Amino acid sequence: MKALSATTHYFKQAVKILGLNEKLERSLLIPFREIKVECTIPADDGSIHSFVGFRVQHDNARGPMKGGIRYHPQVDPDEVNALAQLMTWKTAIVNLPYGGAKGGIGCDPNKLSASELERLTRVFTQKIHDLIGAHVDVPAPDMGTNPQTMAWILDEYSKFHGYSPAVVTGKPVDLGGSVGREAATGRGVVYATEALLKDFGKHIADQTFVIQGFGNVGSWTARLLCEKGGKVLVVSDATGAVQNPCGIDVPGLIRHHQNTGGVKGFSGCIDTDPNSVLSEPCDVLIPAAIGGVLTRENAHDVRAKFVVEAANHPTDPDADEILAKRNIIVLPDVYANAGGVTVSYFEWVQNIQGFMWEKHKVSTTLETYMTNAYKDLKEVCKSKNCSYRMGAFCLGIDRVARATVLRGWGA
Ligand SMILES: NC(=O)C1=CN([C@@H]2O[C@H](COP(=O)(O)OP(=O)(O)OC[C@H]3O[C@@H](n4cnc5c(N)ncnc54)[C@H](OP(=O)(O)O)[C@@H]3O)[C@@H](O)[C@H]2O)C=CC1
Ligand SMILES: O=C(O)CCC(=O)C(=O)O
Repeated sequence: MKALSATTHYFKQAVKILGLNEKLERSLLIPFREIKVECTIPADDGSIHSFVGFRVQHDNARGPMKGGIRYHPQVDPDEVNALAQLMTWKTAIVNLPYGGAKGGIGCDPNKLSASELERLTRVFTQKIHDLIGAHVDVPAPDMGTNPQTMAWILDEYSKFHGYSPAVVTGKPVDLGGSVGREAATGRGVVYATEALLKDFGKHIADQTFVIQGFGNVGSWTARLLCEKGGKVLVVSDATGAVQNPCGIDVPGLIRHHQNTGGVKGFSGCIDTDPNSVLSEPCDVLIPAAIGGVLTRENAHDVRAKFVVEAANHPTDPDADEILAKRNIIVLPDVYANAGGVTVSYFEWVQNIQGFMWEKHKVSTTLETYMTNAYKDLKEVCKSKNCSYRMGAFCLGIDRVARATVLRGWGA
């Protein structure tokens, strides 16, 4: 199922549980604004290359729209729309004063040089600068982008509007980025996993983990799980997978990844088949890469007790149903990976106040937001007698619906 159909499927199920009327449902679903722009740049060899950039601003009832920018060959309007909608529910679930947005450029960042990526980012920013802003829409990193990308957006935006650090989050700390933002999504995944396991009388230290993806989110999740005594058995990226039944030396794997650009060939592990990662036996399976990886074809093969969605939209609705029937607990993306946008919010607050926080304050405040959201989520699951995914959608949609009705539609 395409990403937007899947997201809308979950949305409609939750709307039914909440009993929202059809007009409100329609208003919540239709994006506020969809932007599609041509981004043509000269490559390093002088040849001309054209890319398409997108920004979908889904909803701003609760505040400025917020969400990452993705550079990946699969970026298309369907996916960006789905991810923007997920951001709206996600920011509401963790109770941030934000709406939702997402952007991206259909390109392979691994095939572009640093100077080509800079030109592409600057051209994209030139095309959308009038439609973003600290109180309008605030981009951040996602797959294939990083603090350097945000620095280029900030610099280009500032040429038109004056120096405005709060226009993007996930910036380098030297430019007003928050300490702890790079680790934040992984750290949030770990707090979410801890809260979930506690409910089942378990602890990270007595669990085994398999992680798909070893970029920002996957590597930080692995590192922090390892620090808490969790045993990471298998890790994969786009080029390979590695395994150690006694537990991977994650800091060593991070060094190997930095040196070689991939996980495979790490001396502390054996190389394994990346296509079988999702069916490796473990307690907790953590997809932390691309979307739509758990489908009706492979959900029967999952051999984990819990799936914690660090990636956005890793689970197709068919797979979700199969996992539920098999009593595999799924902690959904809109809650599990909300640590990134939560620390983005802290960064934005710091930029607006002109007062920077220390690392300890960032981590402890993030933990408070994640555990409070878990409590709210559990309450909804209990009162509506539904899964974590439906509970999360109901929690987020209900908060956005209430803000929408309070603001009204005007004339
Ligand atoms: N960054 C953030 O703050 C947030 C990210 N997310 C979500 O987390 C996920 C990962 O994002 P992030 O870590 O930032 O992205 P990165 O670009 O830093 O890393 C992506 C990782 O996924 C791997 N990958 C790509 N394709 C595949 C594949 N087919 N099979 C296995 N691994 C693959 C990449 O491998 P390789 O390096 O070999 O290409 C890389 O290890 C995305 O779904 C994103 O939307 C969610 C919330 C916030
Ligand atoms: O940090 C942010 O603003 C957005 C992060 C993001 O894109 C996401 O949570 O999927």
